[in-house]
Amino acid sequence: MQTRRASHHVSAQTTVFCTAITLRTVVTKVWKDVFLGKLDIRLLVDSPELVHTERLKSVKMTLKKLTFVTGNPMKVSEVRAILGNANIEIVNQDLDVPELQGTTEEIAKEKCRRAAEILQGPCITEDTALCFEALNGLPGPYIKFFLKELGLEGLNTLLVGFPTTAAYALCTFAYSAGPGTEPILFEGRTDGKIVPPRGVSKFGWNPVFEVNGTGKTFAEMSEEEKNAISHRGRALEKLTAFLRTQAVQA
Ligand SMILES: O=c1nc[nH]c2c1ncn2[C@H]1C[C@H](O)[C@@H](COP(=O)(O)OP(=O)(O)OP(=O)(O)O)O1
Ligand SMILES: [Mg+2]
Repeated sequence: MQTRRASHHVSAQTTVFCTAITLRTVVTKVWKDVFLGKLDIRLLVDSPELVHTERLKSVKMTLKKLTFVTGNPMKVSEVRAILGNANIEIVNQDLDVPELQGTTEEIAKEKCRRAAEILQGPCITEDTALCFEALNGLPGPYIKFFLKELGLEGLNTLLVGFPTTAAYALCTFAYSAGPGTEPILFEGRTDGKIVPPRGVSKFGWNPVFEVNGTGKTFAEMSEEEKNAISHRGRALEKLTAFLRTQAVQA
């Protein structure tokens, strides 16, 4: 009787001990993933039950690869730099997707819809507009053609005689879950003004856009400085927040 009670006691102790060890192993694994950048810590806060290994696997798979359809390598390199180790791998597909005329929203949605149809799978696309307040938002999504035809100086000349050179950069990411689904938009905006070109001209209209409160054009900033306050950085914050909610539901 005594022996039985003792063994009962030992087995209860063993169970507690084993449970503690299992719990410690799981917790250690989760923190290791967080430190290695394989797992976003915010996922744990959003959904504590994610500690389950299978859920972790599915989250990692959902977030892993995203096809970014763009013909602009500068966009790809900025997006990769901004996402850093957010556990999203950007795969670039340089497809020539037609951009229809319309508002930034209409252009962004239609481009993404068509890209998803061509790819027959999920993807993101991005449209960048540069909007002049004096011109009620123009050139807006047509900035690419204005820049090409008028050059950096010409963008300044365009505003001669107008009372303000105020402008804003608007970035619109579109996400499609696949062909036949309605793309979802994520916008980011940075305010500034159009100035004569300053800084190293590596990317589009960077040298003529001075960001409010910084005294610098985008072309005078380091990549990190630009990405921290840029239209693209702000739009990507919203896109990544959305992708996290998608992953939790997956
Ligand atoms: O952060 C930027 N800083 C300076 N210039 C920028 C930026 N982001 C886009 N840009 C330029 C590229 C293009 O001249 C126009 C946007 O046109 P947009 O149609 O969105 O880009 P795109 O045709 O080069 O690439 P895509 O294949 O993704 O449509 O503004
Ligand atoms: Mg384009």
